[in-house]
Amino acid sequence: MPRLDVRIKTNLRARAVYATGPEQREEVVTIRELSLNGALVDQLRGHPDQTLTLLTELSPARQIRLQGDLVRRSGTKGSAVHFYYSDRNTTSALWHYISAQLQQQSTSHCPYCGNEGNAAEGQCGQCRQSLAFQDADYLDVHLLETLAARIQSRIPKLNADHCHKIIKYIDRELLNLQDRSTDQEFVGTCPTMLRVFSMINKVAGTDLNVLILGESGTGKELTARAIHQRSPRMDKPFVAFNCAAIPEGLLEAELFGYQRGSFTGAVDTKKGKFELADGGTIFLDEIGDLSPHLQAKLLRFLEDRIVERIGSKRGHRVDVRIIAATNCDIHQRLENGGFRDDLFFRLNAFCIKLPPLRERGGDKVVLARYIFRKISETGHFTPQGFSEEALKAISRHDWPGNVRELINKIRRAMVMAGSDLLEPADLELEPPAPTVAPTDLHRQVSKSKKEIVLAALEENNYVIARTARSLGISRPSLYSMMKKFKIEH
Ligand SMILES: Nc1ncnc2c1ncn2[C@@H]1O[C@H](COP(=O)(O)OP(=O)(O)OP(=O)(O)O)[C@@H](O)[C@H]1O
Repeated sequence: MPRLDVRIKTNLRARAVYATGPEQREEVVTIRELSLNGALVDQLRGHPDQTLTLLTELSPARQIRLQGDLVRRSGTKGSAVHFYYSDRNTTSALWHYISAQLQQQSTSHCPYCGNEGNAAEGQCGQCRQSLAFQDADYLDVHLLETLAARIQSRIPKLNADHCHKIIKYIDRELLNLQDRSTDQEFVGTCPTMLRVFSMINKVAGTDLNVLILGESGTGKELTARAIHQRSPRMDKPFVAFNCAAIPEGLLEAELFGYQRGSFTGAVDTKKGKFELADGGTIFLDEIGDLSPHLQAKLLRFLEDRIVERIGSKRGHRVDVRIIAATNCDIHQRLENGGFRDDLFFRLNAFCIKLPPLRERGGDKVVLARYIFRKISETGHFTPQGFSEEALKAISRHDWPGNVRELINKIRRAMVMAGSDLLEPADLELEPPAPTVAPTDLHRQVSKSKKEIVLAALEENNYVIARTARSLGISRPSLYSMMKKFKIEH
């Protein structure tokens, strides 16, 4: 690992663009000394005649902009300036360029003791100073090692406004930190979830409609909230609406609102969900279940953004971002005409696909531990953790109800278990399947989701709420599974 206190004498010249106030200045500078402690401490003097323009070698986006980061040091010879580069690309590009230049300059003499040495060897043969400053990961490692100290040193200079901005930045940029309004964290460490986090971060700042696909309980609503909370609409309402949870006849009134007296029972004028979400985001869950009539109405709304309450002759313009989600096979619905192409294209401006929990590898255990900790915080429970066997069972299980099923199983186990560690039986997880004869294996393999749902329904006397709870899924999800598997209620 390169030492952090390395200093190198140099005569590199660079053109620096910086600003001390609203005005931006450009200056040709001579870098007299490079201090490899993360910041470049440069002795600056103009030598326009010998300009070695670093900047022209870099793309415009990477040009060194030191706005606001420039600190002038008084009392030193000439004008000495600390350069702090907060932008990683700029720093790395600059770093590699300078490293290459220095290597060329110092292949015969050590910059510390002046003796013959070779910088490319990584260490001076005489004074043993580390010269491996060109390590590709130097800056990243150094930044990580010194981040806490850098923040610490700046804390006394922060005021409430700075703190507010920093917290806002952290909330927006780092998904796995605490979610302010719901006190929920979005947990995920597997590559697919990291990709999802990155997509959320990218799309949040835009105003694109988003379509979220994923099985029930995979975190579609959590994703929609995460997008909203990182978007410029974050301080405006987030309205979640499940299109499958409300009888068809009431859906239109719920979404678009109604005028007093427009139908029997409309004793008061009521705003619909779109109006309630004005300025913010509306999350339309189970969008695949919308009737053709409502699909047409939603499409019209997407085109002109005008909401017309039932019974009203006047429309209101509404500014709302739409995030839709479904757990059905929307492409199949498109093929068989169950969902309109034109509406799909409107909603699908940006698509995020959430992987089922069974495909998230080590995240099953990471999530289990997180959920355990969260539930532990809500009261006093006997179990203090999971047994090794329980963790293995969690990893092995397929989790058809995804994260919701995991939450329900852990919550139930924590209430019921009497010992210190949760065992597979407490979680109602089957022990590993014994080595089975081929016929048994065949039976195991063909044990489909449909059979699991049927068994749960029978066990719970076809009481939907109870069956959904036992499967760890929502009622609408159970209904849509029953529809999909053609199971009569
Ligand atoms: N990655 C995650 N980290 C932490 N909690 C999660 C995660 N994914 C889901 N959850 C939690 O699991 C539960 C179900 O998530 P959510 O309601 O977002 O799923 P969904 O896909 O919208 O389900 P449905 O389709 O059944 O409505 C919620 O309590 C949510 O907070």
